[in-house]
Amino acid sequence: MSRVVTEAHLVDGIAEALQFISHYHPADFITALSAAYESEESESARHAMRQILVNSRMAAIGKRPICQDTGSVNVFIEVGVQARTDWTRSLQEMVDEAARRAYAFEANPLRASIVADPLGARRNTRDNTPAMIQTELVAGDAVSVTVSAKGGGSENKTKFAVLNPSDSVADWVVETVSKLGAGWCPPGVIGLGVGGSVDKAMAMAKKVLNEPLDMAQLRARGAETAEEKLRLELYERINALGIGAQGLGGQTTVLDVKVASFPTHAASLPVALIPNCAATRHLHFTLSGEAPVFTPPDLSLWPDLGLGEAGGRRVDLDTLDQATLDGLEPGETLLLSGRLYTGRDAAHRRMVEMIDRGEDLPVDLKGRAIYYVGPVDAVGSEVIGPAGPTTSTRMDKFTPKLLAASGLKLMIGKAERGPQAIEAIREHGAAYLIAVGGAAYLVSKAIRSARPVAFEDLGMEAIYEIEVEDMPVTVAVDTQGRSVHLSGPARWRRDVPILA
Ligand SMILES: O=C(O)C[C@H](O)C(=O)O
Repeated sequence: MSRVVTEAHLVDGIAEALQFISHYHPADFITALSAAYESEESESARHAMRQILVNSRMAAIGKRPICQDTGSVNVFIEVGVQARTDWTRSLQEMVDEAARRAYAFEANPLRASIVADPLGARRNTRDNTPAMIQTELVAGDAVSVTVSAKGGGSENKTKFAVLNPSDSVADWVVETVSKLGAGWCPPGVIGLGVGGSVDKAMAMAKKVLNEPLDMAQLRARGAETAEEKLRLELYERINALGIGAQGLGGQTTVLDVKVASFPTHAASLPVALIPNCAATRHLHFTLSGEAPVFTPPDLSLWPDLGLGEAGGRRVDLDTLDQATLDGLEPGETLLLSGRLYTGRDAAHRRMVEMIDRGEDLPVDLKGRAIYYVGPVDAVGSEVIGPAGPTTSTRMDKFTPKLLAASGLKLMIGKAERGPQAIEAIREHGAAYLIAVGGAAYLVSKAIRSARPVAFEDLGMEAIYEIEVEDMPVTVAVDTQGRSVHLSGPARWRRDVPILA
């Protein structure tokens, strides 16, 4: 007779797994990323991958989050129909208890990113609940659990289509990825759910992202199924797009493409596409009567790349003038020192509402820089927790008004800017810089002081005044409106290889 799977096994296991994945990348991800780093020829992409690898190693040693976006909690539970459980609460209640406990863990608090009332006030629930759960009843007497922390930037780039049965899935995916931009923080993984119904396709795409990365082995042995053939074709074709790490142009955009399929209606070909970012985090365990045990990876897994020092021209944010701004070259690496402000989605919305009402902004942005970030809370002697950039594209619609009304001169974030924002940057002689998405712990080490100065009710979205020293960034849009996210990928795009 099988042994009892208790509530404590489930709740403790999920809570521990959430803590574990906040600071340990999956080993297969590091192996694949290290190989991509070794073979990358684009200098900017190599530099970005180096920072991601150094950050990952630092996070593993410091047991602090890889990325400031510690994700929404996604849990996939398969309950064996013969499993013996003593559960009395709903799965949602048990998983939420685990999430609450993991995200409030004193030694490594994680960022609460979930907002309630998505159509209304969007109030942060402050404990990162509720979790997203997929459940299945399967044969057997065990309970299988996969825990994943999914970043918002990559989730935002999800796409779905119902193709005609005669259409090419590969063509649709390549076309779609070519237009995704870099907000999903490549290099990462693309998950595809093909067939089923519309909801089934999306659920498959989400779940398949948790499968081990085995593209190197698949390329070596060759495809045996239609799904594997599609994976190989997409791996080659997506990487030939030249998007590269952080969209800077390079040879590796995806480390793997995972495909799940299911029978579908004769009239339909549903396809769901979900990217996973450079902060891919998930862990699987099985419960059959004992608490799960998680073994930390050995540090020899990571290439020893030192501290990933960036080098670059030093820029003093406290004496920023137009001549310095006009001298910035797209692609140039800078080390920023001085005072700047943080502000992301909710703070931008409020600031623009204040401008519309003719009110003064709560901070004086004239001649200053704003960093699009929502940091993790500090712990121990830290000044701030991991604090990497968020996707700037979401701030585009606020940018023209903010630049015009405040005299703001520099914006720091990640990924490309759209035409509207680039035009405003050019018009106001401003510039846009990027930090490496997914290198949050590393970036936080350049922050010397931090204090909230406005909108504290917004939690991690409050405005902070921070002081940085040698914060590494790259010029992404200069005062003339030239963008590295256009020039980089154009340079590294290759002809699509012909596959056998
Ligand atoms: O919320 C964040 O900090 C980042 C977000 O995941 C993003 O990539 O835009």
